[in-house]
Amino acid sequence: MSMEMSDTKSARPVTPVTIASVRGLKVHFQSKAGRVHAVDGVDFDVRDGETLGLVGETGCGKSVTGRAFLRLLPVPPGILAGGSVMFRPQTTCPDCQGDGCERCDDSGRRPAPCPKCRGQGCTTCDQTGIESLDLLTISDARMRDIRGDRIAMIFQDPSKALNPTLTIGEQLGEVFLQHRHADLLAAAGIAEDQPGWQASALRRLASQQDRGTDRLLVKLSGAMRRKHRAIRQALDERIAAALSETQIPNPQRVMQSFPHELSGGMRQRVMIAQALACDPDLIIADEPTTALDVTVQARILDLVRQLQTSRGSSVIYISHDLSVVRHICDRVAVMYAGRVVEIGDVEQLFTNPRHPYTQGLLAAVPTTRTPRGQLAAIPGSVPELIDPGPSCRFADRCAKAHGPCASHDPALQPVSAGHDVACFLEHPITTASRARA
Ligand SMILES: Nc1ncnc2c1ncn2[C@@H]1O[C@H](COP(=O)(O)OP(=O)(O)OP(=O)(O)O)[C@@H](O)[C@H]1O
Ligand code: NI
Repeated sequence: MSMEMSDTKSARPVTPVTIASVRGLKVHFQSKAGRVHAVDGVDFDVRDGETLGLVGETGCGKSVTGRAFLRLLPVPPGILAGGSVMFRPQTTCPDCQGDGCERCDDSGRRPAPCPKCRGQGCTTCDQTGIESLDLLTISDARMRDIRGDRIAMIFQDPSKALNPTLTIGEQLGEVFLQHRHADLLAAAGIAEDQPGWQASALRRLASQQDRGTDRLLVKLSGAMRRKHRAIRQALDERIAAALSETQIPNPQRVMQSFPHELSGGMRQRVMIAQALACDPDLIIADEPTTALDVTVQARILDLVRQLQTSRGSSVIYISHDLSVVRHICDRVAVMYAGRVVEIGDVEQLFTNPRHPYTQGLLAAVPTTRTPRGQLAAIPGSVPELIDPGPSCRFADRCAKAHGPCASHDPALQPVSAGHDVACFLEHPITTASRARA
């Protein structure tokens, strides 16, 4: 697929290629009171290279949606109640080996070919020739390969993502040992197909010095010691490079530190370094700066944006903060009570919001009393998500609710190119929405 595009910007143009498609996603939670429909029929696409904002009031299902991509949900009480999350992994462009060429839009990457037909087109890939995986149904082993390698997550609270008992170097090293096995073996001059060099053996050899087992090291033969040093050096170089990329000063010292020895902002940078270490295709950032003070927040946001544009990765950015979303996102999906109610380009959505809920969100100016990280209030409260009935979920709070809103469930439909809204004011009731109700 070659596109004639004048590329004057340093950033790669956002192409309409979709890297992920969420369709009819439902995640419910079993509680004593009944089944909570936390995410209840969510649809959206993530385009290659874009930052998609996911906004909405607390409890509307943003985090659950983000976590579904990596199956990081507690099951039970969670139930994957339906839908799919299709993901198209990317691979180094075979034409330019990653340098950037016309065939890959200068990204250095192309969608991975369907493993069954090797790109020729078959029934498995719907004749597209492109590999497409349903993240909800692939094996656990495949998910482990993808997690941290092709899709990574950045959380609000780094202390939950970092292991307090390991040094920063040890935990970042683990990412490379897991996902860059072949690369490390090559650095140590060990042929990948040589028997006995499974991940566990490599890990043992790499970590020998870390555990302070100098006696053991003495027992290694000269050749093994050389291999150990080569692997250690390759690992340390990669760890230091990953830390430097997130502008961590003195990576050599930080590598030796434990998480508690670093400041909150520094821990957040380490978590970002860990998430980006393997150059993922998709980064899911769940309120990555809410816990930090404002100046640190701004710096971290700039950093994420900068790394995202230079690598051309796609980002799902979950946030309460509409001003940040407007600043860093290309498109925005507004969620309400487990559904996407409006999605569109960021300017379209901010200048011409069509759903009454989006209009309310934008009109509700935060006051000094609004706790940081929360949206200013819209009158009324989010409906009970236990066995919701067939109505628009916003109807009880909507000043414009009319006839069908109380008895029918509106579907997400286009109002203009690239701008979809689920509201009967925009789409008078149709057989399609009636069928869903
Ligand atoms: N582990 C869980 N057990 C039971 N219910 C849960 C669990 N996690 C989430 N939920 C339910 O899912 C709903 C959506 O939660 P989610 O964390 O996705 O909201 P959110 O939009 O990310 O909110 P916030 O902005 O506060 O982070 C919650 O209201 C809650 O009812
Ligand atoms: Ni959340």
